[in-house]
Amino acid sequence: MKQSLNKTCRKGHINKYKYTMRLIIQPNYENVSRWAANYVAARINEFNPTEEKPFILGLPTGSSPLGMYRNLIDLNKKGVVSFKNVITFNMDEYIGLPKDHPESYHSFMWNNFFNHIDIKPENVNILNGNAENPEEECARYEEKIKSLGGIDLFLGGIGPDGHIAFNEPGSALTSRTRVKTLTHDTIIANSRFFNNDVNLVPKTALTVGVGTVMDAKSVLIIVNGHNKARALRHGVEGGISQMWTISTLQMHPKSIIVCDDAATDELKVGTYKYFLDIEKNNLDPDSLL
Ligand SMILES: N[C@@H]1[C@@H](O)[C@H](O)[C@@H](COP(=O)(O)O)O[C@@H]1O
Repeated sequence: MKQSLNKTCRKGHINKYKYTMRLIIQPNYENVSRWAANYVAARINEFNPTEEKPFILGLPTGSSPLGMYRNLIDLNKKGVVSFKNVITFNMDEYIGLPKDHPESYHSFMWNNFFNHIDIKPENVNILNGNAENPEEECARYEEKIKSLGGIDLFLGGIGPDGHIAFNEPGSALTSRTRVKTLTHDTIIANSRFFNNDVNLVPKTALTVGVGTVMDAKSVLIIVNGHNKARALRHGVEGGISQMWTISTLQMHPKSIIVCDDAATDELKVGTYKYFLDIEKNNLDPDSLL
C-alpha cells in the first residue's frame, strides 16, 4: 500500500493546470470512468489525509458517475486509495422521498459506493430531504462544509439541460444550498428510475448551489453520451450563462470536464482537435496513478 501511495504522490503534474478549464476527451465511457477514478485517487493520495486533516470530497448521483464509483471501489480494495480520512458531501437529495426508498440518493450512495469502501459512516453527509425545516437543513449543510475548510474536490455530472447538481436553468450562478423545483425536462429524464412514471418523481429537491460548487478548490465533471452533447457545447464553447449552469466552470480556477467521444458530437471540429492536442500527453488514465 505504502509503495503505491508514494508512486501516486510522485506525480506533480496536476498543479500546472491552475486557471485552465481542462476538457479530457476519452474514447468511451469505460475510459472516462477509469480516468475519473484515477484522478480522484491521485488527488486524495497527493493530499495525504489524516484524521486531523481530512480530504473533503463532494459527490454526485446519477448514471454518469457509476463507472467511476466501480473503479474507485476496485482501487480501494487493491489498497491504492483509502477513504478512512475522507469526508463526503453529496450534491443533492429529493424532497419527501423516504431515506430508504430505492431511488433516494441516500440509497443510491450506500448501494453503489459507501457500502463497498472503507469510509466511516459518520464521515458521510447527505442532505436530509425529509427535514422539518428544509431551509435550516440547507444552512446547516453550508455551515458544516465551511467549518471543515471547504470542499477539496467536487465531483459531478450534468443533466441534458446542462444543470449541475439540481441547479436547473435560471439558477443564480451565485446560488447556495437551497430548495429547488425541478423542471419538467428533468422530471421526464429522471422518470426512467421511477417506472417511467413522471407522477412518481418528486417535484422538488434540496441541492447545493452553483456558488457552493464554485467554492470548491477543484471540480471534476463527468459528461458522457450523445444526449449530453448540446450541454457540453454550451458549457465549453458558449458564454457563461444561468441557462446552462455547467458553463460557470469557465470561471473556476481548477476545473476539469472528462467526456466520452459521443458527448463531443456538437463541438466544433477545431475545439475538439484543440483539446485532444493539448491533452495528448495525458490521455492514458493509468498515467495518473
Ligand atoms: N441531480 C442529478 C444530477 O446531479 C445529475 O448530474 C443528473 C444527470 O444524471 P445522469 O448521470 O443519470 O444522466 O441527474 C440528476 O438531475
